[in-house]
Amino acid sequence: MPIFARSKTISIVNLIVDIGNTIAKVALFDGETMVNVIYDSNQSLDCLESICIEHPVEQGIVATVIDLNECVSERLRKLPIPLLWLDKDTPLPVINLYETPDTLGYDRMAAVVAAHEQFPDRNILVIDAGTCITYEFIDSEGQYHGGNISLGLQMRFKALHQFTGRLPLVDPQGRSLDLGKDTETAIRAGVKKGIEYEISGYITAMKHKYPELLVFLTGGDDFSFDTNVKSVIFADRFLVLKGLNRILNYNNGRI
Ligand SMILES: Nc1ncnc2c1ncn2[C@@H]1O[C@H](COP(=O)(O)OP(=O)(O)O)[C@@H](O)[C@H]1O
Ligand SMILES: CC(C)(COP(=O)(O)O)[C@@H](O)C(=O)NCCC(=O)O
Ligand SMILES: [K+]
Repeated sequence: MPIFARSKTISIVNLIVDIGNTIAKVALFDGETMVNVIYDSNQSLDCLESICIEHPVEQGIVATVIDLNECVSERLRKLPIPLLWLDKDTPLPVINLYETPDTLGYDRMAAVVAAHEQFPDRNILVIDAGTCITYEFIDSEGQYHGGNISLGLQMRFKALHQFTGRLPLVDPQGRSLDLGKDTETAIRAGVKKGIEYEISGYITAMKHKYPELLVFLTGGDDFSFDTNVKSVIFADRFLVLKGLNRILNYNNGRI
């Protein structure tokens, strides 16, 4: 049973549902302010009913990057509030230049919407480190150009184990070196340093092209960086949720 953080009496308006490949995030927003977030299974989403009983939710938005099973679909359908299903036809507060809007993962769009709302006149790189690591670029005119999709942290450990004969499945936590000294540290360094250098490489290359570039880092996985990269990063774990909330408010009255 999910635990709700007790807070001051609030006039909850928005339910935000972000269904990723690993986990679902369900948040409550009072206007622009996130007042609660719950991590739930993307196969059951059993927190939904209690949320709408415990809080005066008036409307919601759903973004999913997976096909929903019948249980989750039914739970969403049964909610006593109007739901905006984010897809290629949803009006957005930015310009979508992605050439295949029908295959775009709208978690990626939500992340850049939130970053652009905070810094509307800047060129921004958004890095979302979750199941996959995605790199999104939105320019100072509010045009989302797209970006790149790479393997996430867990995916890299699983791939090294699954697609080789003898490599073990290594845990991200544990002895971490720059250069491995045994099988476990070799794999852990290969994955974690590989991600760090990949991210640093993107930032260096993009900043060369856009000297005033801003960088956001979001997603469920945390990374340690060397200082010269860390200094230019805004870390915001809830960027996608904030972007979904912005898109929902942008569509007020149209749901
Ligand atoms: N409660 C959690 N359950 C599952 N994974 C988690 C959790 N908290 C952090 N993580 C880490 O976050 C990653 C998922 O990040 P997130 O961006 O939330 O997922 P998604 O890709 O499903 O949107 C996982 O790879 C895992 O390493
Ligand atoms: C790239 C993603 C898998 C990232 O999903 P996540 O890591 O958040 O689970 C998702 O955005 C997706 O399924 N995208 C579809 C392909 C595209 O965006 O072009
Ligand atoms: K995500």
